[in-house]
Amino acid sequence: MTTSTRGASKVPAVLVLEDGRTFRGRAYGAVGVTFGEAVFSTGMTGYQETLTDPSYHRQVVVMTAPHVGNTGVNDEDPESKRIWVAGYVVRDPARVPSNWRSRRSLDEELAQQGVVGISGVDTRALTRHLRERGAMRVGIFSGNALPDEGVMLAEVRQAPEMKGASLYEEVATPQAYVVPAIGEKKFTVAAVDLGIKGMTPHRMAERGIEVHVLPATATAEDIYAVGPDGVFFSNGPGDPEKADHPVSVMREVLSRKTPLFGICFGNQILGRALGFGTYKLKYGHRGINQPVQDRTTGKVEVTAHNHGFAVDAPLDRVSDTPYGRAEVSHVCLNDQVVEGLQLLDQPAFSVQYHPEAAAGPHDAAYLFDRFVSLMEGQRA
Ligand SMILES: NC(=O)CC[C@H](N)C(=O)O
Repeated sequence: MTTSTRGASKVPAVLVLEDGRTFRGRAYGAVGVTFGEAVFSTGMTGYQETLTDPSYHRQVVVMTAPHVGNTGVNDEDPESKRIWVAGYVVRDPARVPSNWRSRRSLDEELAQQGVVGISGVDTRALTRHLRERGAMRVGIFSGNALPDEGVMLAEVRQAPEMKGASLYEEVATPQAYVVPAIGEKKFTVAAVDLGIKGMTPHRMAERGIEVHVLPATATAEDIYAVGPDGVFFSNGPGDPEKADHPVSVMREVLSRKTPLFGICFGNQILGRALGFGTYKLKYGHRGINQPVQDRTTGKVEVTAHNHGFAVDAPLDRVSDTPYGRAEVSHVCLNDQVVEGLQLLDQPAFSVQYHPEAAAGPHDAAYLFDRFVSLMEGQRA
């Protein structure tokens, strides 16, 4: 069988894992060198949302979907103003992108934003390797004159690790801004930006919420200055153990019993605020078809995930915390990892996954309605 190589780069590239395994391919996107944590995403669709999710900062994302870039790049789907992944690994890039919204090819977009990628990699073998050995540091090197493997490996081993990395301030907005409510304004929410995805304030705005997005450095004073009915803590990159400032701000919010909602990094921050630990998963959850059970209703939902860390809270009992009783509200059915927390004595909850669903199924949209109910309850 012959395959067309139209559009495919001829520039050689090599991916070097920190344990010494290498994969050879061709340059995809920008030509150069990049380092990060190698992780895999199992989403078959939604590559633009993945690339622009700030939680992927410093991660080199391997797509398990074998054919990437089919629908090109449009101006509507990005979740932030730029691509955040540190590198991109695909098996077979689209030769002819085709979609009515497409403005340019993914290869062009990556190159234009200076994102180094590699194509022609056996992404199934690479994913199996990461699944067995765990997420690890990686480098992608492309160009016509590549260094020796030993030199590349030494550079990969000098790159910073994800464990212990404090990254949320690098991605968060430096300035506060407001996302207006769509239709009648019913509530005001202060949303602490730790790497927020654009769809999250949008999902709130659709429910009549005016969202004041605040920088990660916001204090409790800044939060209460907007007169919030509720407070939200966003998703974000890096190790939650290094997020001391948001943890202490959240504790102030909890002590004032303001309705509180957190997503992903926000769930880990709530875990820490309550006194639970967090830990690094072997290879994490990234994709858009992860089964999660809501333990309150027993219902199972199919959900979007992007997390490499998790909260260490007991599944079999209610815990006493400085803010009253807390329990694990959601659990991942693949591996029993904690996927949500809720307080029983005050209006606060969070989930480890992505109800904003960009990309992903909409099963978990009810969580935004739960947040609205908590704010309604507080007013009544
Ligand atoms: N999407 C997120 O908020 C990710 C949270 C955290 N950085 C993790 O990897 O677990």
